[in-house]
Amino acid sequence: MTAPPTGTATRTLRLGTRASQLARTQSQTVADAITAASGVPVELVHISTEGDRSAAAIAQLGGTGVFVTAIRRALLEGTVDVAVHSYKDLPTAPEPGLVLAAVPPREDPRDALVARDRLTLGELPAGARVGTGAPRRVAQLRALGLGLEVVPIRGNVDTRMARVVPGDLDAVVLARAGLARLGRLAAVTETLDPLQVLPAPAQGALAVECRADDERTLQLLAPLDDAGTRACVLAERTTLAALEAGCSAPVAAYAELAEGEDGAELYLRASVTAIDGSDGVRGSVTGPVGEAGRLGRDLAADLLDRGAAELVAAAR
Ligand SMILES: NCc1[nH]cc(CCC(=O)O)c1CC(=O)O
Repeated sequence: MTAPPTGTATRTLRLGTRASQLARTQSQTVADAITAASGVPVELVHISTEGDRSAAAIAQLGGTGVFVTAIRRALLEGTVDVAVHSYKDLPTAPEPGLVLAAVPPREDPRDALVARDRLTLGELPAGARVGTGAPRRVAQLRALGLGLEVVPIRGNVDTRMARVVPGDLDAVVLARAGLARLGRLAAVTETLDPLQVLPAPAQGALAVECRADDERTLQLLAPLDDAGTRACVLAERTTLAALEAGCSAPVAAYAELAEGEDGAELYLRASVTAIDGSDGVRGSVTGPVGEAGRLGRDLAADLLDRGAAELVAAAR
């Protein structure tokens, strides 16, 4: 018997992550899962991105991808072997040379309200100041017709929650998944019903990337993949791509798995909302889980027939 080359089997994997607390927490979860499944140690490498360095609104920075470019460069250059992204922050176009090696089971993808005095959305008085940065949330909150004053905010999760104080904001809206990962769910005063605020495509999911030709890392990451999450996210992201909208467009898409007559089914909803909340289109489609991509394209085509392109263009 020949011994394997020294150290290959257990050589430490380098995982590139943004330095924010949320990114580090997400990355550590994936690192722990890799080690638990294979025994291979994983080292976190902090990488600073344009999205972290600038205080400008995401749309001003060029939207899609501001958190991602530097991390992908490190991966392609070989500085790191694995990258963990919040899936919803990824551009819809694939990156040449990289593959999505795993999509772990996702957190609850809904948005959450963190409000003063434990108030829910419906209890906030007209004129209440609600902070959020995402155009999708701005548009959907205005479309509720509750007379809320939507205030643009940015910054990490703690910075945003700290704005809920007398004299500043009455509430903020955040991804529930981020709060769950940071252990901050106690601050949530309402998890928003998708009928009122439909989540962003891929919200709550992680994307684990590596180089397309890195067989060893591909094998180490394969056990982390959750087929159901991957299908849901594929349907949501295909809708977004077919609408030719980026991650900072007022587009929502949310897929759920359900048990149908002939096996597992996917129930996909999507919406495009005018930024001022005065207009919008919504739709849904149900079909086999194995046809997630086709379902996303069909739903996008339906929304486009009903004016989605004009709404996406007006929000640019
Ligand atoms: N764009 C920022 C961002 N990217 C991912 C998350 C939360 C975690 C997730 O959705 O997976 C957040 C914060 C937020 O939307 O409140």
